[in-house]
Amino acid sequence: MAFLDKVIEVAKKDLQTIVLPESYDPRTIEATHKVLKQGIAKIILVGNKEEIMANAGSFDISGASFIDPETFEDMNQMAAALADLRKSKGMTPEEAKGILLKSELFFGVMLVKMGYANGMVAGAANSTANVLRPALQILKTAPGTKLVSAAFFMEVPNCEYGEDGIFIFGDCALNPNPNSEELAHIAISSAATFKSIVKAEPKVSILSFSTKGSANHADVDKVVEATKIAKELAPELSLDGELQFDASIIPSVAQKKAPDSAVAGKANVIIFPDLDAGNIGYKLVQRLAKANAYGPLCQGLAMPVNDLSRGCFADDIVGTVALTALQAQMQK
Ligand SMILES: CC(C)(COP(=O)(O)OP(=O)(O)OC[C@H]1O[C@@H](n2cnc3c(N)ncnc32)[C@H](O)[C@@H]1OP(=O)(O)O)[C@@H](O)C(=O)NCCC(=O)NCCS
Ligand SMILES: CC(=O)OP(=O)(O)O
Repeated sequence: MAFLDKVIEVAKKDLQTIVLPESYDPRTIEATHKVLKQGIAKIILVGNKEEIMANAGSFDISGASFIDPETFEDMNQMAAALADLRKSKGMTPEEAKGILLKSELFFGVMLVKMGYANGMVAGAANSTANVLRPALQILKTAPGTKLVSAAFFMEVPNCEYGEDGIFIFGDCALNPNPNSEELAHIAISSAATFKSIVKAEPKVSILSFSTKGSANHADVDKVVEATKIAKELAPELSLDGELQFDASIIPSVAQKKAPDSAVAGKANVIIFPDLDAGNIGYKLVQRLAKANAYGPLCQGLAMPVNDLSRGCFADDIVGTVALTALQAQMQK
């Protein structure tokens, strides 16, 4: 069974409510139609019901719920709650109400925070920074987590590497220039995300342009140190670095470059040394290898909010909604 079919099967067993704030985006409407038709999740669309329905064309979204910030009966309560959450930054209830009326993203995250929805997916129309900022500010990190990071599930067609072509790539969306400690946390969170969704053993490779001392540079030192920290923090994990990408996934190259590594040649969790590498790397695989890229999924947030690429297709939104529903099920 394909990766997403398995995710959808689990999502259907305990329906979660996912808010999609970008109801003016045609791919979001198409995705809503598909999610409802397949029974993957309940959907809340943010905005005026008549306007949204009028723009839906042939897509049947009548099974969705609609919440319009302009007429939302609990707006004052929501504004007070947001102001309270941001009182250390000096936000007043009036300012909070203004933000909630202006930003569908802040409104959507508050619907999650207040329990109207179990998770949110956005980013088809808004930049990652704009989607993640309200989530970081309002929901904050999950207990026991220091750093939120963002990873993609990559489903590569006709690929014998990774977990039969399934990989997790992190961080591809959030932390621009992680230090060694942050990189170690990204690796550990990505392994946990992989295990919780794929139900297979994560084999984590922290990438570099060097394999086991083949090059000397401060950037390599950062990855070596990150590997050391991650091994100390999570000794039970199958994790190694610094490894080049070919040595990470291809057994014959691993045999030549890192014969003593238990991970080289078998990695299914791929950790990039910085966001340049991660964001460029996932888009290369998505566009040139025609891989499905689901996410970026946030790891370490207190409640599930996930981003999309503005270049996404409706089916990517469907996949990310299903994955968000699984995260919500697991957080119950
Ligand atoms: C996500 C991002 C906007 C956060 O930026 P920022 O400048 O730290 O934003 P803010 O200062 O408003 O931070 C918001 C809050 O989140 C917290 N935060 C920021 N990054 C965090 C992280 N990785 N983990 C946990 N908390 C984080 C901050 O501490 C802050 O908390 P506070 O407001 O309660 O004090 C920024 O890291 C970013 O732009 N990343 C790149 C996104 C991108 O363009 N990706 C490429 C395309 S996918
Ligand atoms: C994740 C990502 O790269 O998002 P966007 O393409 O919208 O910048």
